[in-house]
Amino acid sequence: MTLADLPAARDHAAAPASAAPLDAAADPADDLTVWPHSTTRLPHGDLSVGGVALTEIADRFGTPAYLLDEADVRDRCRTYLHAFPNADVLYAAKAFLCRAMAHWVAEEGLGLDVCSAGELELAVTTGFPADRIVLHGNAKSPQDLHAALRLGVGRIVIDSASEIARLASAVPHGSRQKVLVRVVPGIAAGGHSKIRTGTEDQKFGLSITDGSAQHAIARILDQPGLELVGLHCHLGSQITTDKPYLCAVRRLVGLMARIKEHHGITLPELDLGGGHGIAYRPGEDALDITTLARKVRTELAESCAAAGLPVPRLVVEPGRAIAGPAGVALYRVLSVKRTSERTFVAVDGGMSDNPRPALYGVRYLPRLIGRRSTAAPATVTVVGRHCEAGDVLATDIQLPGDTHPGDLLAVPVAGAYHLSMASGYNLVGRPPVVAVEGGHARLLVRRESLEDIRSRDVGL
Ligand SMILES: Cc1ncc(COP(=O)(O)O)c(C=O)c1O
Ligand SMILES: N[C@@H](CCCC[NH3+])C(=O)O
Repeated sequence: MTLADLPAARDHAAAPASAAPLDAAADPADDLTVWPHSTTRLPHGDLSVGGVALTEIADRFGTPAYLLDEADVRDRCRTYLHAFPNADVLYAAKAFLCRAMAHWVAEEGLGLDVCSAGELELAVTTGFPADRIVLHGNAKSPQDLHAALRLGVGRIVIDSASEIARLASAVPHGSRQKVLVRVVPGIAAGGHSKIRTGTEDQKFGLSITDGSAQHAIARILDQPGLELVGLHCHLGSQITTDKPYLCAVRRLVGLMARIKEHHGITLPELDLGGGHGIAYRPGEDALDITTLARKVRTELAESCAAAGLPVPRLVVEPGRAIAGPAGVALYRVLSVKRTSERTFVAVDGGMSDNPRPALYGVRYLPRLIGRRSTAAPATVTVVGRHCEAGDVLATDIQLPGDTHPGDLLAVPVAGAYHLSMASGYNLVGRPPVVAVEGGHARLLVRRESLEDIRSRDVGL
């Protein structure tokens, strides 16, 4: 039975229960493997994350809302540090940043990858040590570069030829800024064509193949204000096999060997970027961090030995794999509409807080929270509230057939690239972020209010 079999109603507020109970074991949405580690089932179809019931969070903070399991974030930071000893692990702030996140990551001993003066400002004013911060960006603004130099970031990653002179002239006379060069290794990897950045035909980095990387390196070495300390590459995002990383190690070590040959210098750092893939639904592939780390270390040692180079310090920059699985999005159902083609369950958020399904066709698995339904599962499409037909959060998923306005839906794996990519579309206001930990919930980022929206407008 599907919702289309239920009595016709455009916004169906009644909850017609069907005879067949929802079989928890057969329902993929009832599988908690992609939820934060602390997630447990509560009576009446509720879930607890960080010791707090999701229904309680919805009641206290309203919907839509995002929650982050602090212990889960910290655990994932520790997993990285353990898997990559003697390496620098930088959390990629673009996945999600707020003051608390910066604080947790700093406390756990990670560094930070930022790509704007805004991310940098937020981190440093939270007390993040600037020397553990790396600035990225294919088109860094003068403001970005000046903020980085003023605050004393540890590394700036040069991404283009034109950046060399701009940066060199901004470095105060008599001082030196440590830099890396972002190279394009010519490797295709990543979960979607829009997030592959290791191939030749894209906007990031300097190609090894056409010689632009080597040319840039020679120019950097001529700048007294710049100290070249290593090479960087970022292959792309949502990569679920380790082979591309091993290939990148070989290519970058090959370039390091040529740099030594031509310039007589040995670069001490090799930054492999991030991109470590995670599962958004039970059963999906994810990159195993411990295996990746072991294989990368072995490959690095062997490639360096073959090239006659000392092993450089390894750097990795995971974003999604730290923040993603620790986050949950909560939505309230506002309407249910049935057509001959499909049933639309519309919620109070959408593409303004999660553009990922529209951008990359990502398949989320929302779950009904707060009541245990005895209705048979129905195939539905969960859509947002925006003025756009492509505003879809989950296509053809199973929800109880009696899902109705007022119900709560929870979406796991919502911690990365949701709020950091949130927009002001339709001026609905960005949702709040709530931390859960040890049975307590606390507000980290407040909901964008009507007053916030009104007060940005300063002229007629
Ligand atoms: C330079 C750089 N480092 C790290 C990351 C983090 O990627 P992910 O969140 O996929 O680990 C990105 C984004 O893809 C990036 O552009
Ligand atoms: N924003 C993308 C990934 C790109 C990450 C930044 N280079 C996502 O949501 O998956």
